[in-house]
Amino acid sequence: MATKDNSDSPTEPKKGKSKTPKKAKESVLKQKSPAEFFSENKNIAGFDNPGKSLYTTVRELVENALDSAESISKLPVVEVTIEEIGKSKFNSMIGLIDRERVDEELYDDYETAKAREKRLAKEAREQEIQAKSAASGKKVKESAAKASKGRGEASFFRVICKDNGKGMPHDDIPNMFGRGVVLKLVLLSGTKYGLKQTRGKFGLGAKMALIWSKMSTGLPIEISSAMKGQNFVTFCRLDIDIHRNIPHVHLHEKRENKDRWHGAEIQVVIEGNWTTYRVFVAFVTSLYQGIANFALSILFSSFQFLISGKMLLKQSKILHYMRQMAVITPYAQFVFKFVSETADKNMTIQFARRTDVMPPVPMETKYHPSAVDLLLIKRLIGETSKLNLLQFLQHEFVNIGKSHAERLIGEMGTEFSPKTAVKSLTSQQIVRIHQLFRQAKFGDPSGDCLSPAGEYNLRLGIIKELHPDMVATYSGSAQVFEGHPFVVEAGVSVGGKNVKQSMPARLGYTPMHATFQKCLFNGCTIGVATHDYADSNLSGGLNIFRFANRIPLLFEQGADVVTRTAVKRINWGNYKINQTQDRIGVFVSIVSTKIPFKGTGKEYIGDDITEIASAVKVSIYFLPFPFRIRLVVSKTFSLKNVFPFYIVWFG
Ligand SMILES: Nc1ncnc2c1ncn2[C@@H]1O[C@H](COP(=O)(O)OP(=O)(O)OP(=O)(O)O)[C@@H](O)[C@H]1O
Repeated sequence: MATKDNSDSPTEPKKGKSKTPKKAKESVLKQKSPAEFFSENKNIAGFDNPGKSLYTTVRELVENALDSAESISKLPVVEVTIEEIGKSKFNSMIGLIDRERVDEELYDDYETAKAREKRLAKEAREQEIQAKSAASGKKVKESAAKASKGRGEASFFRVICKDNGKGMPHDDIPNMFGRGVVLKLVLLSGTKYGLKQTRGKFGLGAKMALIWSKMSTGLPIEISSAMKGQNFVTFCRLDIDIHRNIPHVHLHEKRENKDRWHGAEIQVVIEGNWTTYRVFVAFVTSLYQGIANFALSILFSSFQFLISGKMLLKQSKILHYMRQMAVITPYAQFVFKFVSETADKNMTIQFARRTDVMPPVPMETKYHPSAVDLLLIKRLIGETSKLNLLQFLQHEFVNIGKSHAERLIGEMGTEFSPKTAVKSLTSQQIVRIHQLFRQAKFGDPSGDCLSPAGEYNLRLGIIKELHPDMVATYSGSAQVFEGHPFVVEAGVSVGGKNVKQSMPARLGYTPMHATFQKCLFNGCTIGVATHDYADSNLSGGLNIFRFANRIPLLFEQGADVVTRTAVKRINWGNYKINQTQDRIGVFVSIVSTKIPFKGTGKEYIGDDITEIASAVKVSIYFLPFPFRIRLVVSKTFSLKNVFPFYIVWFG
C-alpha cells in the first residue's frame, strides 16, 4: 500500500526545522468609511469593470435627469454626450507628459514577432469561420482574440448629461454628490427616500460615478444647476474625500443665468470601455431606403462581411439602454452624442418625443403595516409628530383607521393603551407591535401612489421604436406583495417594418433601419440616425424587454421573472405564434414602491414572489382578445391586409 507523504502537512513540522510556527498577526479593528467600502466593492453598484462602469454612469445620470424633470411635471429633454478622450489628450488634461515606450518588453501587451504571427493567423482563421457561419445562418460570436484586444490600454471618456429638471439648491450640491454612500437609513444623501415610486432609491448612483472618476482618472466632477426662476446658475467642481467620506469642493460659485435655464448638467471623466457590452447590429443606410427590406438585409449583411467586418457594427449596451428608455418614455426627448477623435466614429442619435402625455407624478405614500420591519417602526417612532400610540398607528400607516387601531392596541396586551406615549415605547413593546403587524390582516394598499407608464405610452413607445405589424397592450390593476402595491403592464408585438425574421435573425442580429446623414461608403460607420429600432437580445424568437419603475433592465435576463414567464409559462401556440421562429417582442413593465430586485446590480426581479410572477403571467396571457384572432388569421394572410377584416368583424 502506498503511503502518503505528509511532509507538507502543516501539523507535522519538517524534520530538522526547529523553528516555532509564526504567530498569526493579531487582527486590528479597523474602521472604513462608507465611500471606502464602496470603492473596494464597486461591483455592488454596477461598476464591475470599465465597460460596465461607463454604462452604469450613463444610466445613473439619465435616470436622475428623468426623475428630476418628472418631479416638476416637465416633459423631459435629456442630452447625453460621451466624448472619447485619447491618451495624449487625457495626459495633457492631467498635466502628464506623453512618453514614448523605451523598453517594449516591460509592457503587458508586448508580443514577440512569433506570437504576433500566430495571433494574426488565428484571427484570420476565426474571421473565415465567422464568415462561413454567417453565410450558413449560424450565430456569429465575437472572436476571443478580438474580445481581449485593448485590455491593456485604458480608455477615458467624458460623460455629460444635461436635463431640464428642477435643478438642485446651491448649498446642497456638494452633499448630494460628495457625501454618504452607506446604508440608506444612516448616511446616504438623496431626495428620494420617502415611500414613493422613483427610479433612484439608494442615494448611491451619482456618488459612485464620482468615486469611480476619483479612482480611475482622479479628475473632479462638474455640476451646473439652476432651479426654476433662479437668476444664477450654480457651478460646482468637486471630488470626494474617500477616507473621510466628505465632499472636497474645488469651486462652488454662482454664475449668471442669462437664459433663465433650469435643470442640471453633470460632467464626469472616467475610465471606460465603449466596445465591451456590445451586440451585433447591421445598419441600413439611407442609400438603400425604398429597397425591399428582406432583400436589403441579405445584400447588406453579406456586403458587410465582404469588407472585412469593418462595417459590421456592434451596438453598445448604452445604445440599447437609450432605445429601451425611449420605448418606455415616449414623452421624453433624448439626444445621444458620441464624440471621438476618430471622426468616423462620431454619431448623434435623436429619440424624438412622440407624445405630450406624461404619466402622473408618483405620490409619496405611507407605509403599509405588512411592509415594515423593526428598524423601520423605530425610525417612524423617532420621526413622528404624533404623541400617543393611537394617533401614531392611525397617521403613520395606510389601511389603519381609528377603530381598527383601537382593536389592534387592545390585542397588543395590557401594557398598551391608546394613550401610551409613543416615544416611550420600549424595545420589547416595539417587537410586540411588529409581531402583531405580521400576523394581523390588513386591507391592501391602493395603487394610487404609483405611476405606471400607461397603456397608451407603452403602445406608442413600442410602435415608435419597433414599427411592428401589430401590437397588443394590457395594463393590470394594482396588486400587492408584502404590503407594497405594484402594477404590471405588458405589450406583445409581432413583426416589424424592419424587423424581419429572415437573414438577420439567423445571423444573430437584426437590421436597424436607419437614416444616416453620412454615408457608409464615405467610410463613416454611423451618422445621425432617425432610426427604427431593432433589438438583438434574442431569446429564440422572443425579444424580451423588461422595465422596472420605468427603467430598462438589460443584464441578468435569464433569471428574471419576465423571461421565465415568457419562455416557460406562456403557450405561444395558443396565439398561433411560433416561439422559435416568429419575431415577437414581449414588453413587461413593473412599477412599485419597492421593486424586489435580486442581486446587487438592480438588474433583475426574481421569480420567487408569487404575486408578481402570477401578475406577469396574467398580463401577457390576457392581452386583448382580438389579438389572438388577428394572429390566427395572420397565418394565411399578411397581418396588415387582415386588419380591415378585423375591424369589420369586431366593429
Ligand atoms: N440631475 C439631477 N437633478 C436634480 N437633482 C439631482 C440630479 N442628480 C442627482 N440629484 C440629486 O442628488 C441626489 C443623489 O443622487 P444619486 O444618484 O447619488 O442617488 P439617487 O438618485 O437618490 O438614488 P440611486 O442611487 O438609486 O440612483 C438625488 O437624490 C437628487 O436629489
